[in-house]
Amino acid sequence: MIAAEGLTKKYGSVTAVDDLSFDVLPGRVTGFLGPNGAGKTTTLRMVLGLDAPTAGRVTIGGRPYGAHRRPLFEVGALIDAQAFHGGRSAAQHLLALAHSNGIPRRRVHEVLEQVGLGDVAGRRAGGFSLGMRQRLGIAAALLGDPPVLILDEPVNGLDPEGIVWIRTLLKSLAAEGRTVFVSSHLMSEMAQTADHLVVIGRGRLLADTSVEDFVGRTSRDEVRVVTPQATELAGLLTGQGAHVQAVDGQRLVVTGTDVSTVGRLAAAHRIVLLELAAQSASLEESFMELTRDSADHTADSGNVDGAAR
Ligand SMILES: Nc1ncnc2c1ncn2[C@@H]1O[C@H](COP(=O)(O)OP(=O)(O)OP(=O)(O)O)[C@@H](O)[C@H]1O
Repeated sequence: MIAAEGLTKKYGSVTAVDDLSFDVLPGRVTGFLGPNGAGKTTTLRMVLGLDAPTAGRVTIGGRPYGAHRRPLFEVGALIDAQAFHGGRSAAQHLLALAHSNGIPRRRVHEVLEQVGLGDVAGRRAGGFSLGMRQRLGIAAALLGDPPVLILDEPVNGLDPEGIVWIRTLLKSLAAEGRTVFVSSHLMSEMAQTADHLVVIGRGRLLADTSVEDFVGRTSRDEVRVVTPQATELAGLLTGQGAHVQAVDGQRLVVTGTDVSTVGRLAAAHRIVLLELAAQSASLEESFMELTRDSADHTADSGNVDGAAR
């Protein structure tokens, strides 16, 4: 398990990570989501002891990363897919890593097969495509057979087949009981891969929730209505607790109700409807709305209770 408590990182006047607390539990894939610049990489670097927090703490299996005697057996990480010597072959790169960490040689062959690089093991890694580099980085993360995996945007550079492959891999690693923490800025991708989500915006926690609840909580179903009696219908809907936004003289966008309720209410009051349609926000839209709210919130008041949403 990974546990962050009040984790904060400031770079001069920039607060990249702001009082972040969350737990990442074993046996499931946890997606770490946020728009570009939200502070994901900074957080992961602190989890891995690559950056020191300005305040707060983060532990893996109860200890800070640096306190683990054999970290590669505890935590596998992919942070920067370019972090290898380009002149070495894929196998040489992994052998060097295995050797310096007391990992048996046979693991090199095993992980290369596992990530689909078995056939190119002898090729110079410097000539690899971005997708192949990502696979090599994942192979390195798996080398010590660790119970905890931390991957920063592993989908970057992968083709559609690679994306399906990594999705399956992450799920199978979680099903084996491992802790899998994977960052992304794509809600749609995480919705298909993760069981749980930690969402941040501007370094602050916005949501710590199951994917199911996130979708249910944030998807805002709208009803669009066109009627010549817009004022009358708006009054009736508001009276029933719905939220009504008038777009123009005849058009309304209604939330907090559903299409059949609007239709029945209109019929009961002999209101003519020219159009009546349900429209649900896509997952990506819900995510953008959640993170946009955090930006507005920051601009408005500058306090930190965004996590309450
Ligand atoms: N070394 C640094 N010095 C100064 N500012 C930094 C440094 N590293 C990150 N930042 C700033 O901290 C904020 C968070 O950056 P971070 O890279 O963690 O975000 P991210 O969510 O990983 O975004 P991306 O998906 O674009 O990588 C940004 O405003 C960034 O400019």
